[in-house]
Amino acid sequence: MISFKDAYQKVLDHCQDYGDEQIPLSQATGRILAEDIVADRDFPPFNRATKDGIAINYKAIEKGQTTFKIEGVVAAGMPSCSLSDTANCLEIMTGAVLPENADTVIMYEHVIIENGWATLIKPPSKGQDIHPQGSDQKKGNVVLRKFCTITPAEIGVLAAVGKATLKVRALPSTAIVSTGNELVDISETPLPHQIRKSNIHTLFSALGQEGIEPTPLHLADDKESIRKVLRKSLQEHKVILLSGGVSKGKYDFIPEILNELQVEKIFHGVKQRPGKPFWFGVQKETGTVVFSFPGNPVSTFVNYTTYFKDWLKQSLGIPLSEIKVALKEEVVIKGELTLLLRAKLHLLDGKLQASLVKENGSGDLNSLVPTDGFIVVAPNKEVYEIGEYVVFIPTRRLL
Ligand SMILES: Nc1nc2c(c(=O)[nH]1)N[C@H]1C(S)=C(S)[C@@H](COP(=O)(O)OP(=O)(O)OC[C@H]3O[C@@H](n4cnc5c(N)ncnc54)[C@H](O)[C@@H]3O)O[C@H]1N2
Ligand code: MOO
Repeated sequence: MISFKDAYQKVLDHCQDYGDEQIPLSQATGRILAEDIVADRDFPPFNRATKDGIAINYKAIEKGQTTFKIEGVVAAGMPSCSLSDTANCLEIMTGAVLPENADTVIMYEHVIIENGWATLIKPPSKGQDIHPQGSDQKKGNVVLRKFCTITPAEIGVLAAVGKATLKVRALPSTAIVSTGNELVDISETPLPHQIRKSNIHTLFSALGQEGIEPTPLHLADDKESIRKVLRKSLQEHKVILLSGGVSKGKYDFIPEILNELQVEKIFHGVKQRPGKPFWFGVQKETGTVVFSFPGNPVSTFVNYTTYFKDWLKQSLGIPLSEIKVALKEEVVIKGELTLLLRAKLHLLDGKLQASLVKENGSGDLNSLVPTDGFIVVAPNKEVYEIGEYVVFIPTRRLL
C-alpha cells in the first residue's frame, strides 16, 4: 500500500489534455475558458449619462448662467447628437449618449423644469454624472484570461463583447459504474437484503457540477458481464469512475478484470481511511483513466473529492489550491493511516474553524449531510491541537 501523499501525486501525474471545444454562451457557466477575451470596443463605448436630468456645457455655468432653454430630449438608444447652442440644455436619460458639445449632467432632483426652461437649484461640478468612454476598459484590452472559470460574472462580460460562442476546455467523456448484486434502482422497493444504489447518483450529481454528463452503468457481480461492459466502456470513454468491488471479497472482481483488459494498475490500496482499497490505473492503448473507488458511500465520495476533482482541475489547466482551517477540537491519531475526517466549518471572528462530524464509519452516507468537507490528518504525529491548521477539502460551496 502506498501513502496518501504518493497516491495523490501519482493521480496528478496522470492528468490528461482533452483539448478545447467551441460552445454557445448559454452552455458556458462552470466551464473553463480556453482563449483570452479582448474588448471589441471601448467600455463604455460612448460617454454615457448616469442620471436622468439635463445635459449642459459647463462653460455656461462658469459664465454664471443658472437657467437653460430645453432644446429637446435624448433617450438611451438614440444616436449621438449636439446642442445647437451651448447656452441651452437637452433633457437626457440614464444610458443615453452625452451630446457631443455637452460635458455635465444634472439630475432632475437638482433642477426645476417650467415652460421649456430648466433652472438649477444646486450648482453642479464639471463633468458630473458621466461614465466616460473607455474608462472601464479600452478596445483591445484583455478582459478575461484563458483558464478562468466562467461564472455569471464572466457570462455578462462575454455577452457584452459579443461572444455568442466561445472556446472552452473540453471535458472527458465519462462513464460511472456501480457494482454489486445487492443494489436496486431508486424507483424500486428493496427487499430486506437489498439496498438502493446511491453512489451512482452522488457521482452523477458531482460530475454535473463540473459540467460533465456521465453515462451511468451498473454491473452485477458476474465476471462475464463485468468484462463485457468494461471492455466497451474503455473504448467509448476517456474516464471511468467505478464504485465497489475493489476490496478482498470473493465477488470483488474489478481489479482482476481491469488487469485482463490491459488497464495498467498505478496503485491499489492507499494508507488512508476511509477509502483505503482505492484502485487507480490507465489503459495505455485508449488513454482511458480508471478511478475504481471502494463501494462504501463515504469512501467513494472522499476519493472522488480528493483525487478526481484535483485530477480534473489539473487536466483542464486550472491551478490547484490548498485550503487550511484551524481545528476547533483536538484530534488524536492512532495507527498509520492518513485520516480524512468529516468536518463542519464554523466562522469565528472571520476565520474558519473545523469541528468533527459525528459519524458511523464509511457506510454512513447520512453523515455527509452536516459535513462541509474533509480535514486531512497524517499519522506523522499523534495529537493535533486545538487551533492547529490542517488541510481542508471542501465537499460543498463554503459561502
Ligand atoms: N477482508 C477485507 N475486507 C474489507 C477490506 C479489507 O481491507 N479487507 N476493506 C474494507 C474497506 S475499508 C472498504 S471501503 C470496503 C470496500 O469494498 P468494495 O470496494 O469491494 O465495495 P463493496 O464490497 O462492493 O461494497 C461495500 C459497501 O458499499 C455498499 N455499496 C457499494 N456500492 C454502492 C452503491 N453504488 N450505492 C450504495 N452503496 C453501495 C455495498 O452494499 C457495501 O455495503 O471493503 C471492506 N472490506
Ligand atoms: O477504506 Mo474503507 O473506506 O474505511 O470503509
